[in-house]
Amino acid sequence: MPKTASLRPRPAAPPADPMVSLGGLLREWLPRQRWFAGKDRPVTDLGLLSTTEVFPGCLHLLVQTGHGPVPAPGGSPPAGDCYQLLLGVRERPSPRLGRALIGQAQEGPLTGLTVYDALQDPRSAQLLLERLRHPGTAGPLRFECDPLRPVPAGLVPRLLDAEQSNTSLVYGDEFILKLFRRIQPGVNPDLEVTSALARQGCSRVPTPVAWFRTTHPYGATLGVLQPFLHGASDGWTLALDALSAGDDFTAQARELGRATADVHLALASAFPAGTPGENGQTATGMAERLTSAAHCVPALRPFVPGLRSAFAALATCDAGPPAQRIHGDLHLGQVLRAGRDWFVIDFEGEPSRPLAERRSDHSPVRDIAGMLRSFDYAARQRRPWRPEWARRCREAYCAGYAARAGWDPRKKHGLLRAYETDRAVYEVLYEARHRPDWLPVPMAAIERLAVRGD
Ligand SMILES: Nc1ncnc2c1ncn2[C@@H]1O[C@H](COP(=O)(O)OP(=O)(O)O)[C@@H](O)[C@H]1O
Ligand SMILES: O=P(O)(O)O[C@H]1O[C@H](CO)[C@@H](O[C@H]2O[C@H](CO)[C@@H](O)[C@H](O)[C@H]2O)[C@H](O)[C@H]1O
Repeated sequence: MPKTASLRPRPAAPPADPMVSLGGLLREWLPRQRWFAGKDRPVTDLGLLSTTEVFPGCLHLLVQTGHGPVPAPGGSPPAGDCYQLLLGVRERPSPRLGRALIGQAQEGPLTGLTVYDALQDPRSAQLLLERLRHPGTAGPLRFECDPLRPVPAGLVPRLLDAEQSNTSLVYGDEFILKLFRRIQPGVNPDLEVTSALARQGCSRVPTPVAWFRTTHPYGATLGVLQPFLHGASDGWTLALDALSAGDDFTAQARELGRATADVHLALASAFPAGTPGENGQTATGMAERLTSAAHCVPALRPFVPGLRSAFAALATCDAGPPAQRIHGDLHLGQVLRAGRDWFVIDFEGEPSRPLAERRSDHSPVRDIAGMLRSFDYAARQRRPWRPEWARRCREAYCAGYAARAGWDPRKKHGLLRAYETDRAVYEVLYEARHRPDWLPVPMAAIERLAVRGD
């Protein structure tokens, strides 16, 4: 059992803001985390939105990075990014903390205490599951669960070692807990959508069994526990394996097209249709995103006129399939193959978009375009580049989709081109911020879409 420190105010010390202790440590630590989105901007400001002792020695924090004042209770959310952290605090440093170590507080109420990332500590991960197994509260935190799907006690945790926008813990290879790192007010679609799909009886999506949220300073989903698909492989790994072995991937791509259509059909039933999509308005939004992406990534600038023509053409396309709730960030890493079935995960949408936008209706073509781009990404991981492999996967995926959905994405060329272009622009921005070495992958697509238009 680690030696943890009680975080309740010590009798001799007046209660004080823990950020006095943590600010300096977090300013160093946050930008090094994979899930930290503000890597292109120095952390100039750190504010504490809420702090809760979830169990002795473990602090749950919502911290605000960037500029602007911390809002008053009940006030509207501030500008900038809000992150969820679970920090362990103990009196003595231990070499076993290893990568989890954040540092030793030099001032403020935690002076002298060792601070670490509690999610990397198995004991804290176990206690967190204990909290989730039963409904309850801790300060503003609300723990909820599905009484029909009980979670057993004592499952052994392990931190998932994946390239992630969030942080996930696997418990006994039976459940997986995703803790959202970047928090926005409102229900997270990864909980909202998966719960709604479960109610529809859609078997393509793991059903949430427990979750937790905060009520202060605003309502927001913080984490979701779902069944872990044991032995599953993600589509990205399978596609790269197929490419390395020189194997055909069209049968899997066709099945994936069917799975995408199943999920779209279930989403259309689960959520009442909103206002019909309007291509002109969508095209304007895409053009605006291009302008701001080109502002951030100079390499995009020479291609702007060519890319704009895809959006201009969208405005004159026929309406296409009606807008509905969609996945929002569909790619090969978001699909898992277990046995002979494809499952779809991670309904959060593109992490950098505002939550309201991610929860609104969009054309299902957006998801299709996301997956088509992913075949291109995979084909570009191997030298020589395998454009034929990607082309055959695209065909098969669209054919599978058409067989289930009743309309063929290949017959919506103008829509597909515009959505693929918009996705490639997003990817350029994503790679520039998170993985600059990968930038040439979406840039190759940008060049193709801007110059050749296909
Ligand atoms: N239900 C699940 N069963 C098995 N593995 C899962 C499950 N959900 C997620 N994973 C694994 O966790 C990884 C990250 O999950 P994801 O929801 O995409 O997180 P993020 O939003 O942080 O990228 C996935 O790529 C997959 O390998
Ligand atoms: O973290 P998320 O899975 O929510 O999605 C983000 O990260 C993805 C990369 O991990 C990124 O996907 C891009 O790279 C993939 C290969 O690693 C490729 O299959 C996708 O087609 C490509 O978009 C995704 O865009 C981003 O939102």
